[in-house]
Formats: sequence, structure tokens, C-alpha cells
Amino acid sequence: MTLLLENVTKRFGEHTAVNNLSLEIPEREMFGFLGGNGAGKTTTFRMILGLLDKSAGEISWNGEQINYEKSNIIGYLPEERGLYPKLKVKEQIIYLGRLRGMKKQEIVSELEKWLERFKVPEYMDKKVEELSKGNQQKIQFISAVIHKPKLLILDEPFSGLDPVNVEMLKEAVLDVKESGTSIVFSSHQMDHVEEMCEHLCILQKGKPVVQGALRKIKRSFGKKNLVVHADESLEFLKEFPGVVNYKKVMDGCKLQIEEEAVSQEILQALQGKGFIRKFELEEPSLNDIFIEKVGASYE
Ligand SMILES: Nc1ncnc2c1ncn2[C@@H]1O[C@H](COP(=O)(O)OP(=O)(O)OP(=O)(O)O)[C@@H](O)[C@H]1O
Repeated sequence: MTLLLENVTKRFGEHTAVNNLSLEIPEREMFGFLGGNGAGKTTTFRMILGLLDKSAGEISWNGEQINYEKSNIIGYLPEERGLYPKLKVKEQIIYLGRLRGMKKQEIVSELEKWLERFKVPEYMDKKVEELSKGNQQKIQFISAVIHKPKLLILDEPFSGLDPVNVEMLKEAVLDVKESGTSIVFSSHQMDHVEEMCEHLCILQKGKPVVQGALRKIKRSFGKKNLVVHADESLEFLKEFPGVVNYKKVMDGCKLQIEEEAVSQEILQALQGKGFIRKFELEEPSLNDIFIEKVGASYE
């Protein structure tokens, strides 16, 4: 059960929004799709969903083209939330579930389970417009997963949620994945992607600039972060050979260094300069990688 995109391109007139993109997303995968504003993420999603025609390339599920008229394999949480404000939650979800070929009873029992899980059983008979934005998002999520899709596409699922609801939704997303669904999600929040995804793709102006397994991407990035906390001033490290970036933090500094060996030289240079409270080498964060790969020409 693999989603395959082969050399997919989308042009809007003169503008190429997605440029020769190839991706493979296997079963039970949690795939992170990143990129700055306007990089082409939503356009890619809309092509996968059959809402937009491709200019070139192929999209297949399990080796076959998706029949959008008949198929119920996909669930979608759009970036612009699209619920009907005047409808009650129950009416709304029943309507959407029926469109996907479900029976009313089955829909209601699934909805009950989800509302319990999100700790809002009382929303069943509330109108969508009576709910806060965050709670509307939970309902929108339920509408995307009610039919147990094989592939779930989440466009910025955590935006606008408070930390408690982010955790609740993350757990729900992970459970949906465990039940066998492949998930692709976009986010501007690197920590969420870092925490949840095994594989990812960073798009820039429609082209992938980083792609693959998160662990491998981090390893091959080379540069590391070094956090030093000390009583003495560490300003001299700004000019230290092999230090690519210096950031002052509370109690010390966070450095980006060219390679691990530089940390040894820094350690030696710190000898005799007072008490060192922290000296820790860290993997580069996804944020560091994103900023280096996309940041230079970030619009
Ligand atoms: N229907 C359209 N007609 C013309 N241009 C479009 C259309 N839809 C998208 N674009 C352009 O395609 C590019 C990619 O847009 P897209 O919405 O896919 O980006 P995105 O990565 O989802 O951005 P964001 O993170 O801001 O949501 C943008 O330059 C956008 O202006």
C-alpha cells in the first residue's frame, strides 16, 4: 500500500508551483512535508486528492491510479477548515460519512468514540459555530478519519491549537498510524515533525531540497550544535575556528560547529576559564537544517 508520486509537476500559467517531485510513502508511514510559505505543499496535496489536475507526472496508490469517483481511501484535513457553521456536529459528520459510503449507525458510533476521546462528548448536538476554533479543528479531524482512510493527509493539523490539544491530537494521529494508515502532514513547526516523522521532504519553490529518513538527514548534515554554559564570558567563541554560528542563550551560548572535532578544541580552549556548567554536543535540529537549506532564499 504505497503512495507514489513520480515526476509530478504543476504549472499555473508561467508559474511552476510543483517541479518534478517524486515521493514514495509506504504503509504505516508518517511522512513530514515541509517548506516555506508558497513552496507547493498544498498544491501537492490537492493533486494527490484529485482536486487539481497535474501538468505532468504520475500519482498512484498501490501501483494503480486512484479512482476519485469511487475511492474512499483518502482522508483530508484541509488548511482552510471547511465545516458548515450552522450545522450541528452530528449532522455534519453524518453528512460527510454518508458521502463516503458509511451507514448512519456506524458513523454515530464512531463519532461518539472520537468525541469521548477528545473529551467533548457534549458537542454531539452543538452547532459548529458555537465551538472555539481549536474545537472546530477536532471536529474537522474527526471528519477526515471517520471512514478509516488508508491514506490521511493533514495540512497544518496543529496550527491554532493550545499545547494540551496539540498533545491530544498528536496521540490521535499516532494511533491512526498504528492502525495501518499512511499519513502525510505538513507543518511549519519543526519540533512536531521532528517528534513524529520517520521520513520527510523539504520543498523549496516546488522542488525537493532535502528528502529521506530524518535520522540519515541529520547524520549527513555534518554540522553539530554545542551548548556551553559557563560563569565566564564565552564571547571569544564567536571568532573561534570551526564555529559557524554563535547564539547567546541564558547562561552561555549555543554554537553550530563544522564538525565534532571542533568541540575538542573548544574544550581545550575553555580550560582555566572558570567553571563550565554544561558542555553538550547535540545533533542538529530540523530547524537548523531547514534554515540552512531554505532560509537563504526564504520569502
Ligand atoms: N489556483 C492557483 N492559481 C495560481 N497560483 C496558485 C494557485 N494555487 C497555488 N498557487 C501558487 O502556487 C505556489 C504554491 O502554493 P501552495 O499553496 O501549494 O504553497 P504551500 O507550500 O502550501 O504554502 P503555505 O505554507 O503558505 O500554505 C504559490 O506561489 C501560490 O501562489
